[in-house]
Amino acid sequence: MSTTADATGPERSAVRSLLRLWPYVRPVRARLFTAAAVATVASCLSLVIPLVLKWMVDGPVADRDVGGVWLGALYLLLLGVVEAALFGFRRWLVARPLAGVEAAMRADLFRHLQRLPVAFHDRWASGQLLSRGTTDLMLVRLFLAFPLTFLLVNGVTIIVGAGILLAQQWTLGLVLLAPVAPLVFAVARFEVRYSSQARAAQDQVGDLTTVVEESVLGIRVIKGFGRHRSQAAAFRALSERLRGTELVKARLLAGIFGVIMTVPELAIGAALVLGTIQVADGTLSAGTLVAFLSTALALRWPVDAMGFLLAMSQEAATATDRYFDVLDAEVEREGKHGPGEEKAPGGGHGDGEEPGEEKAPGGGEGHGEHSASPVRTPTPSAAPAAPAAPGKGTRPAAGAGRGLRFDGVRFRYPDAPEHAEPVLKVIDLHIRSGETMALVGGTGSGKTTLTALVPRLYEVTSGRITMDGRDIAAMPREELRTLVSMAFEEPTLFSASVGENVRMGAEGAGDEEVRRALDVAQAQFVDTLPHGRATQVGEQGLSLSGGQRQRLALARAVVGKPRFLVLDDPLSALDVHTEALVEAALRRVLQDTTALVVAHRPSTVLLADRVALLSGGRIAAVGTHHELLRDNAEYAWLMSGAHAEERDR
Ligand SMILES: Nc1ncnc2c1ncn2[C@@H]1O[C@H](COP(=O)(O)OP(=O)(O)OP(=O)(O)O)[C@@H](O)[C@H]1O
Repeated sequence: MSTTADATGPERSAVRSLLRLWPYVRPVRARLFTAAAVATVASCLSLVIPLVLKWMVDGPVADRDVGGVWLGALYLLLLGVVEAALFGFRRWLVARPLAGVEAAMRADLFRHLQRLPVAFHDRWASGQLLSRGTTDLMLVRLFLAFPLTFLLVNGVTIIVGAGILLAQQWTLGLVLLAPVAPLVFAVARFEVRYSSQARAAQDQVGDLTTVVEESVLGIRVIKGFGRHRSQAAAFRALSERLRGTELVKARLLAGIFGVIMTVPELAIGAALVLGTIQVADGTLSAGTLVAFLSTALALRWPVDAMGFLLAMSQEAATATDRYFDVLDAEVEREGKHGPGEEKAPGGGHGDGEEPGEEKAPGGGEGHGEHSASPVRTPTPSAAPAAPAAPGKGTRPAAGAGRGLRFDGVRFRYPDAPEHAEPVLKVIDLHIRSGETMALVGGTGSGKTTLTALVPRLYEVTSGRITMDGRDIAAMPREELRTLVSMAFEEPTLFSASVGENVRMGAEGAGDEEVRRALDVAQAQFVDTLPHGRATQVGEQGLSLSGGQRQRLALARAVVGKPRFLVLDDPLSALDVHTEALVEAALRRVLQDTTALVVAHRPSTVLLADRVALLSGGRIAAVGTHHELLRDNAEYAWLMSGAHAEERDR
């Protein structure tokens, strides 16, 4: 999974990247500006000290005036105390608001991640996202707290200091300022090289985080297969790579520090020699030379610090780029189809059917409600159907025109190669209102993909899906997802109590609803847990068995009594007996629910009203289990033990 965007091209500008932080900084700008002003005053105060020294040397020291020397010392002490107090005040000003900026950015990132489409999460490694929300945001906060202020403060201090130096003795001043040009050149070169290394290091931290996360989540597999050595080797290789990058960064930093510290030092040496000659010649007072050199030394820290301030700024710029890589990704859009989604030639199927429009029962759809043969291979314009199934099939005919419909649905994964066949070529299927339809197909035939289209986890490439006549692409997602509930084969539980996990399926569900949902899912085991429904289930529900987790996930799906229920083989870990109980309870409680259930086992299929066979990206046949078993060779093979054995193998 490649998630390491290269943001180090020649057009990349650290300043432009950092300017993107402005919306977050804006609310605290007053404090930041005040802090910068306070720090500038404090820093410039240090430049007054050499002037006091000059006054002392040329005045009280030369006149042997002890009282004057004490007075000078008192001035120096006062200046030092005020400088320290001002720097302390600056820190107090920025600490709290910057923690707020970091928290706001983190909250935005999390909110955005929740709204990004599943296709985005398919592409991005979780460690890369995690490192953006932690390390990168910390780097941004450090930049706002330190380099942002001190690049300004030190810049002003250096300019004021240079002015003082030139005013005191302009020839010596020019000697000191001579290194500016080579320093600027060296710093510019450093910036370019350091920024690419900083980006590489931060991306590598993301890769490392991914490995750690996968190793923790997959600890059972790693231990079970004795893969801890290879996993450790993979980790070592990545951390070696990161170490290498950090060493390159350290070398670059050492280089720039060397230049920044040595060149001004040489200039100060030259100025000292020249100044001493001038004092000896009598063209310069000793006090002026002392003041000149003290000013030059006072400017050393602001100049020396430029190296790491620029390095920190580069790291913050790459952290900002990485943050906005995610924030710029387009979130799920409401309304009709996103960009790049091809529409069906001729406007797709079911044209002319407006949202909300109901079809007459069995009317005009060619569903074959009265067809002699229930097992039919559908044409793109005619959804297959079968005679009313036993059990729930005796429901009122009104359900036949409503329910869940797939009309000419075609789907290709957004990140699939151009030439790849779409996973779903033409899906035409009508699940009548209140009906349970089992979806059967070979491994990799696209069953999970088909179910994911119903709650719009992915957008159809073309064609349309309607619920009770309403095109789901035109429905607000929030509304759609209150109508549809899902349960997956791989049940995900969150670090919360059993009750809270179930309640995630329906906001505001009461105890009674939770109890009923647990009953439907045959999750009576909850009563035997140490704290019943209040029992905390660990991360991913690791403390429960697979079947127990599946049942809680199912309870979560049914707690809100959804109009539409999509179950992606959610009972695979249950024994046949429990599965039958669950299905029977589902039928009883969810009388009005229209359900699409991915099934692999005859036991699951038998409990559905009808079965749809997915093959070659199309619905190849629809009918009852027995009808398909009799009339469709592929279905018979799929349901046979031979297929199960092959699958297991
Ligand atoms: N996120 C994805 N991006 C690209 N291709 C995918 C993605 N998820 C699945 N596929 C591909 O889509 C095809 C259908 O996968 P899907 O999971 O829908 O099959 P399935 O019928 O549910 O299989 P199974 O019965 O084994 O669960 C497979 O070829 C798979 O490789």
